[in-house]
Formats: sequence, C-alpha cells, structure tokens
Amino acid sequence: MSAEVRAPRQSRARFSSGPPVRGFLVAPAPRRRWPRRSPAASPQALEDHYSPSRWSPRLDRDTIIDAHLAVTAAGENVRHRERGCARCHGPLLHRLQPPGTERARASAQTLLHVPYGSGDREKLDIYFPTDPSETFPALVYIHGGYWQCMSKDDSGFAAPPLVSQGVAVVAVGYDIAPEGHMDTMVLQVRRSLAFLAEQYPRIRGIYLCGHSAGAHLAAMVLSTDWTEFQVVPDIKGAVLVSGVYDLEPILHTYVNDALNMSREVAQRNSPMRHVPPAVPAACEVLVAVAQHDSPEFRRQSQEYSQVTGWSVSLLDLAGVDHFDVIEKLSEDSYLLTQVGSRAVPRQITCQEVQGQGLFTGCSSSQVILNMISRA
Ligand SMILES: N[C@@H](CC(=O)c1ccccc1NC=O)C(=O)O
Repeated sequence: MSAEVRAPRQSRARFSSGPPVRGFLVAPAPRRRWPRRSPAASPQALEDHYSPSRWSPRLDRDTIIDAHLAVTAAGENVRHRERGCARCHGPLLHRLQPPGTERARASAQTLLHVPYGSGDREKLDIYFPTDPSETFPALVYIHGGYWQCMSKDDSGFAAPPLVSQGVAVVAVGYDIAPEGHMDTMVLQVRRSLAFLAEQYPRIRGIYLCGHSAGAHLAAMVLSTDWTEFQVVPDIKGAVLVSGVYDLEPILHTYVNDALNMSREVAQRNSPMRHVPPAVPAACEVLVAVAQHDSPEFRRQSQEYSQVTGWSVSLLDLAGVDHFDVIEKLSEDSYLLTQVGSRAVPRQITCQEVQGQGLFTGCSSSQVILNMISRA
C-alpha cells in the first residue's frame, strides 16, 4: 500500500484546517449566511479537491476505488466491474476481501429488489433484523459514487453489525447519471422514504445514512416538504458521511460531465440552500467527515453543520479517508461507538473528547446503534 499523499502540496497547505485530532465534535455554531464561495480558486484546484481518491495516504488513486468496491459490493457486481467503468474507476485489479454486500446477503434475512416505483433502479434491498421484535428501527442507506456510479448492490456491507442488533437496513437504489437527472435522484430517494413509511408499519423510527453523494441525497431528504407526499416518514436521525452540500463548485469540474447540471439545478438541489427551519426535535443529525477528505470536502461538512438552524453535530474522524470512513460500517469495532454510549455530546470540546478517550476503538455503526437505542 502506498503511503504517498497525492494531493498537491500547495492547495493542501492552503485549505488544511489545522492539525488533526483523534476525533472531535463541535457544537452547533450560530447560523451563517449562504452562499459562500468555494476557496478552491483555480480550475485545477477544484478538480483536485473534488477528486476524493487523490487525498488518501492509504492507497493510490488507481487502486482506492477498486478497493472500495471490493469491500462494499456484491460479488456479481464486482465481476461485472472487472470490465471497468470509465466514469468512476478503472478495471478491478484486486479483490482485497469478500465483497461486503455478498456477505451480508448470505447471512441476513432479506427482501431484495423491492420496487418503490416503476423505474428499473427504483428498488430497495431490505436486510431484516436477526431477531426482529414486533416493531424495529431501520437504517436507510444511500450509496455514494458521485451520482454516476455504484448502486444499492454496493450498500449491504453496512448491514451485518446492525441487523444483529435488531435494526433493519434498507439500501436505496436510484437512477444514476447520465440516465438519472439530479432532480430525479432527489425525488426518488424522497419517494423511497415515503414508500417505506406507507408499506412497512413494523418499521418504527427511520435513520438515514448516506456517503458522499449519498450524504447529499440524505440531506435533501431532511429538507423535504412532506406535504407533497401522502405520508411523513418518522425520521429520527441522520448520519451524513463525507458529503457534498453545495453543488455549485461541482459545476466547474469533471463531475458535472455526466450530471450536466445547470446552475439552477445545482442551486435547487443544494441542501446548504434549503435548510428547513426546523427538523423534529427528536431528530439527531451527525455530519461526519474524514481527516483525509480534501479540504474542500471538509469545508463543506463544516459549513453545512453550521448553517443549519437545527441541532447538528460535526464529527471529524481521525485516521480515515473518503472511502474507509464508510467502509468501516461493516466492522463491529471502529470509531464512533463510545460517543453513543453516553449520548452524542453536542457541547463538548476537543480536549474533553480526547481526555475521556471517547474515540478509541469505536465504530460508526456503533454510533448509529447508540443513536437508535437512545430514541
Ligand atoms: N472520481 C471520484 C470517485 C468518487 O468520488 C467516489 C467513488 C466511489 C464512491 C464514492 C465517491 N464519491 C462520492 O460519491 C474520485 O476521484 O474519488
């Protein structure tokens, strides 16, 4: 594995937000005016900042996305990808461990490819709790892939630690670009939530989790005006991991080649511009970002967590990059756990967190579990 940091020195120094801590939570800051400008000034800097694979000290950019798929995918999909996907990764060269979705499907009771609409990708995979009670909470997972690659078949990796604790995991499919338009994707994930609320009364309490582009879509779900739908899903929490909340900078990067968004489309689909005045008091929102996310990604998370009028915690996860920050959801023990065992603290300083050792050896799936068990 390469330990080389691929990002250009100059832009890294310029946008770095200080020395990494083992992990910290910051309290919600006063509401800020939006929009603010992206600090990545030159076109090349923008391209770099919106290329998450360039910022990992763990693997080089040609390997890291293959490795990500090898951790997350269903076996069939991985084999399909051995032919390569020009939009987000090259040919799959390495299978580092058994693909996570395949493993999850083999071990959990599932309902796969449940249609929530008529489109080919408007489908859900449901991983049921091992010992389901009469009613159970569900974590709805929205995959990343820059709105143009990956699928719900890369989302089951997150299920095993949760289903064993009585939580259902629901992986959402949506139309990726270029077939899918940004407006469509947002509508689809909203509809998938409405469908779950209508069709699965045994689900009591929905928790959203999205990675990268999926965190963007999850944030758009939080800003939904449900009066347009027949039902209001009971969303009790959201964990937004390494997301993009302002789409405008993306207009000027390769990411928009497939998305083909206009400025209006980018604006109306930017959660940063559509923060609801209030989410239900009981809804906990955690914005998580990786130490080795690009400074632009880190800025986006920080600013989204500050612009909201509701209660949001920002969690800066040490020692992880844009990809393993979410891959580790498949592990029973990783980062965010112990935080949850005392409730996610909203008003806590870096020193307090470090002093209490809250972040040694816990996992984001455990944070989710703790969020769920407190509800
Ligand atoms: N071309 C991008 C790919 C990427 O961002 C990505 C790939 C897989 C899963 C999530 C990703 N990012 C956000 O959705 C990169 O350079 O990393």
